[in-house]
Amino acid sequence: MVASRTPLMAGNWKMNMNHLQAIAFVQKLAWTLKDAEHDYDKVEVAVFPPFTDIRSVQTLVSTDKLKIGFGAQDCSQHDSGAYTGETSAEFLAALDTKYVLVGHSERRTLHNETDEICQAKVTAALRHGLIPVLCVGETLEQREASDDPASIAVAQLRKGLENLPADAEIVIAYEPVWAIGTGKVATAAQAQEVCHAIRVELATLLGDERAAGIRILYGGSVKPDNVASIMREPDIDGALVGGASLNIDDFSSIVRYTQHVGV
Ligand SMILES: O=C(CO)COP(=O)(O)O
Repeated sequence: MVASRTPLMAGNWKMNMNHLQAIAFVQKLAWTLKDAEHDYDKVEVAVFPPFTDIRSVQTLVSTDKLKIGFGAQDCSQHDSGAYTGETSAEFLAALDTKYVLVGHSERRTLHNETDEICQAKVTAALRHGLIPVLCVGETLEQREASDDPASIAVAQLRKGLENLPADAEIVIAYEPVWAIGTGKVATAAQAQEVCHAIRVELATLLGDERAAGIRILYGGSVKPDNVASIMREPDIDGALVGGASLNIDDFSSIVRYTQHVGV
């Protein structure tokens, strides 16, 4: 049985757009995709705004019955307590948040988030019904020093998914650090090589059937002119888009990648 993995195009806004700008952006994105007669059942769309925008995005999506999903860029490994500045997955779930990024490289490097912390955050997200998007990927130094660049992402995956509940819904995002924000997108072959290694490891950890149903996204300088070639690869089920997701025309073109020839 060929698993059906609905492609997911996700926009990680990082620290951009306040709640008013978020409302205007999501409204315009929805209108743009409606005008293009986008079929959300064929390609799912989600935005990942800053925490301060989530309530406003939730209210807009709910009021206007938009099919655009939304997620958070991080969550605490704790549910509540003396953790200044952290955000509980429980509180995000109370805002109808569907996804949460875990272990984005900017959190791993800028906030010293270890694989163990990522695993605890995956657990916290699942505890409150969120779908964790576990981000993995190698640095340029690791790629150049290794004869198996995929091994770094696979090791992060294995540690991040320790003690995963049998029925957990997860998404994996392969984001080579050297491609994030650099304009140096991985080639489709490079992305497929690592995403296939991730698929194989998922099968080892969770069994073939579950692995076949888990979506693996690619992230790192995804743009309208390179998304189609990436999406042609068999083990890539979508994109986690940074900079280009802040531009309506670029992100809607990425979402509508199937309009490009040959996909
Ligand atoms: O970090 C990313 C998405 O999470 C990728 O960012 P860019 O698309 O700007 O390279």
